[in-house]
Amino acid sequence: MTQPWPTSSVSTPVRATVPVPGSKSITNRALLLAALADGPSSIGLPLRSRDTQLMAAALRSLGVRIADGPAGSWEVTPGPMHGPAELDCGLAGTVMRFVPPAAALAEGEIRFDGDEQARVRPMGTVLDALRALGVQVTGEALPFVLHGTGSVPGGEVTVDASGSSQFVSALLLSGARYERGVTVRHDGKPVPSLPHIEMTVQMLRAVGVQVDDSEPDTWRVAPGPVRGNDWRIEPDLSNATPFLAAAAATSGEVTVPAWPLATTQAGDAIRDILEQMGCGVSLSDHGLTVNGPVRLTGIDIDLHEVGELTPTVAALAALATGPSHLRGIAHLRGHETDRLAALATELNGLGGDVTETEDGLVIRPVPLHGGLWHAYADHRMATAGAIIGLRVPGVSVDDIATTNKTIPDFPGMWDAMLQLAERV
Ligand SMILES: O=C(O)C1=C[C@@H](OP(=O)(O)O)[C@@H](O)[C@H](O)C1
Ligand SMILES: C=C(OP(=O)(O)O)C(=O)O
Repeated sequence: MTQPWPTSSVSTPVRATVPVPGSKSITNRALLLAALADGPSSIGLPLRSRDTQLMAAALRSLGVRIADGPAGSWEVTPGPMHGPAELDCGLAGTVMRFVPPAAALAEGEIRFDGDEQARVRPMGTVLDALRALGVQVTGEALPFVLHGTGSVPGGEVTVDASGSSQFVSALLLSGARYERGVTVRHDGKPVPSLPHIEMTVQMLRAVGVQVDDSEPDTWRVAPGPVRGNDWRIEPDLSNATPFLAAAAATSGEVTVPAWPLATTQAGDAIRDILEQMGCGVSLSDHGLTVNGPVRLTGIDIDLHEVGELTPTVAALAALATGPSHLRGIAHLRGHETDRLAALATELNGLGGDVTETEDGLVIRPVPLHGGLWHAYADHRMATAGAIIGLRVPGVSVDDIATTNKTIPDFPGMWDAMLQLAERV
């Protein structure tokens, strides 16, 4: 465990331009699709952080060649995947859910494990679906073992994906390589994080895979080859949100360059959220600029589609001038940690007034005091602590290194952003 990281409080508005590294979700999909392709791929501007290094390492263990290319790119040369292999998923949902359906195409025994905390993340839906599609798997959650035969019959499967959109994405990403393709039907409460499934569908189409998503809650992937591709990874918009929040929280101005004008990333929703909270938001060819208001207002919002943004929005809500209600995010209990419990506990630990509801949080802003903010090995809990610290002196984050899950140097980026601000 690292030393607690003292957050920086500022007495002047934060003004900065903050370039943000590549998207975790796009990088890990690009790596997986490149591994399944019938020719080489190049991945430009990939995210290189724990989650994507784990994805690359898992695919390498299965026989895929991933080499460093020019300007930080990854050059991927696929080959027949094979076991035996032991794969570490860390705490990465995209690795533990996306790799097994691809590894099922390999021959041999493939063992999956991850961090202690990863063993409680919901996994059974993907493993049961694989069994229904003709794959032999032992286990219900990490650790589990897949016994690959070199091919997967595929076909139709019904899943309850109300716990995570990743269950659907996982099956779609590899489905074209199954003998009969795959048809995934969802039956249950609404699927969260739909933009992430749209991202999966768009990326599949970009490599020549036929996907029919015309019927609600049903996705059909036709069997066929996956083409190699030259990917160029967008900045991670969800990881951009703590930096934009710094402008929102301090009446400052922060620009994130290279913000895509059109995207499937859920993080794009931060534009509308910050506007609703009183910020000025402008998107141009230069990037996204957020101007923080004099008084940040509270927000009543359903975050079902963009649950990833909850820690940032909750931190801002705690610093706002009126109450907030964040709804539709019961599935966050299965994220890196139970994020609803973690946010309520940590904000209340600093003197806050936060109530957990069945599917969200009610946050009533009150003056907060300093103290130790626990990250629970959750990158977004750690960055939420940094946001609170901007306005509340004496907050330390117990494990800032956990941000490396998706941001290679968060402390360095935060420090650079605050260079011109006066610290308390
Ligand atoms: O497919 C993806 O890349 C992701 C899907 C979402 O998962 P859930 O549907 O479990 O929320 C999101 O929260 C996660 O950070 C990344
Ligand atoms: C839920 C998240 O991660 P994962 O990909 O591990 O599910 C997240 O990054 O907010």
